[in-house]
Amino acid sequence: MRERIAQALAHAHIALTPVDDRSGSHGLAVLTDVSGATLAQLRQLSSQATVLAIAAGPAALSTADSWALLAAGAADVLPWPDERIQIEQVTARLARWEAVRKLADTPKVRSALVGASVAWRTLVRSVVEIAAFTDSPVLITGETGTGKDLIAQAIHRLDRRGGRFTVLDCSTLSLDLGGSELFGHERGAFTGAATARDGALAQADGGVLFLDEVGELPLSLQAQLLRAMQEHSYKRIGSNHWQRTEFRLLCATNRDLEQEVLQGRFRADLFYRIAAWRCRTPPLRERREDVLPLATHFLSLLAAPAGAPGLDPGVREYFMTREYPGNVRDLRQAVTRAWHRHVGPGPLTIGDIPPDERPVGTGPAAWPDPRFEAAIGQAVALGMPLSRITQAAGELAIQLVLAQEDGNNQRAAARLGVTDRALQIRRKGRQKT
Ligand SMILES: Nc1ncnc2c1ncn2[C@@H]1O[C@H](COP(=O)(O)OP(=O)(O)OP(=O)(O)O)[C@@H](O)[C@H]1O
Repeated sequence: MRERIAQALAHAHIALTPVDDRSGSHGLAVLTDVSGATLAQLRQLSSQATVLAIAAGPAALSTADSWALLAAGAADVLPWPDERIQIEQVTARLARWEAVRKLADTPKVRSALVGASVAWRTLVRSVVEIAAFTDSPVLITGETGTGKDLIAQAIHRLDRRGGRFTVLDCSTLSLDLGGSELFGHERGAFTGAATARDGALAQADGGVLFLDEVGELPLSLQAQLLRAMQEHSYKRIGSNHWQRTEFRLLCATNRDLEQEVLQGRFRADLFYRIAAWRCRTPPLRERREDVLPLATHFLSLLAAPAGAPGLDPGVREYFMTREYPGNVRDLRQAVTRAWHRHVGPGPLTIGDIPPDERPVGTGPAAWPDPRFEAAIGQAVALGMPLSRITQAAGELAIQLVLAQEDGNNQRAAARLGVTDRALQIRRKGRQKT
């Protein structure tokens, strides 16, 4: 069955990627069962490539199995029960994924949205797809300093209509003048309205309107904004004339808007309107792997046009283990402070960390962190032997570094402090088991 499918795909110049080959940007996995082992393999492959799972076999794939394949990381699942191969189904999906991958790899995306973690890269791919292939509103949620603003700017850069980017920070809107900021006003509409003025809705016409901190939008303005979105027209304050406007709406908030809706502080109808697509920027603590690439990125901005200094091992460990309640903004500020204290050639050293930010005491570094201890505790409680625990921890480290290094064995080996050959042997051994 697998060979027949491979032949049919080869006819359309599509190479079938074995489930255990993690080198390509796309994977086509042909599955004949949905066992635990298959799902584990799929999980590995999809951390590196976009995987289309083709479920071949005489028995129809159950919906539950399809969900399980998606949960294991497959980007899509095509059941292929009766050997009638619809190549177009495969080619259409691959073409879209390739287009998304290319866009996500363009300098305008890569250099602005820095991050190597799987969570961040998955987010960037989905943002690129929503931005470039739809015109729908997007709600960006996430803690403060996680990059919501940057994501909004990236969506604007990828937006098909290419109009201007109009930003309105809803936390600065007063009850009295907020309406004028959004809709504009006529001369003499209220005390102090000496001249007529356009609002954000007029400025955004033909482009993108970004409402930052949308959770702060006063209820009275929420109703008016909803009407403007539904009818694509609005009235300036003090005017009887409707004006048309067409824009793409992006909103960001660090509030839980669904909770706000339940508590009656945000209109449900507006919420569903602005949240046609949703994306969440993960906090930095959920993607520690991004800390050093981000720190290096900020250093290169600070040091430009001269090259950025490196980070010596002590500083790397300091940045990796530090807490970041303000997320990436916090990291950026910490890097900036260390950079300002740094003098002369050579890498940043721990002496560059301001005294009041240094870890208290000289004890061992704060690794392993408590979550690691909890995971090991769970493995021990499940009765796993030491060999299995050690192997799993090593496998995970290899998997993470390979994903960050785009599958490059040499770079991954250097980062893990092993030889190229040793890593290759270990990967081969894993593929056989
Ligand atoms: N992935 C990233 N790559 C490069 N810089 C980033 C990234 N994420 C965040 N930053 C930087 O961190 C800072 C905070 O980002 P941003 O303003 O986009 O966060 P935010 O989620 O909108 O914050 P807030 O909710 O407080 O408005 C900015 O200086 C931004 O350039």
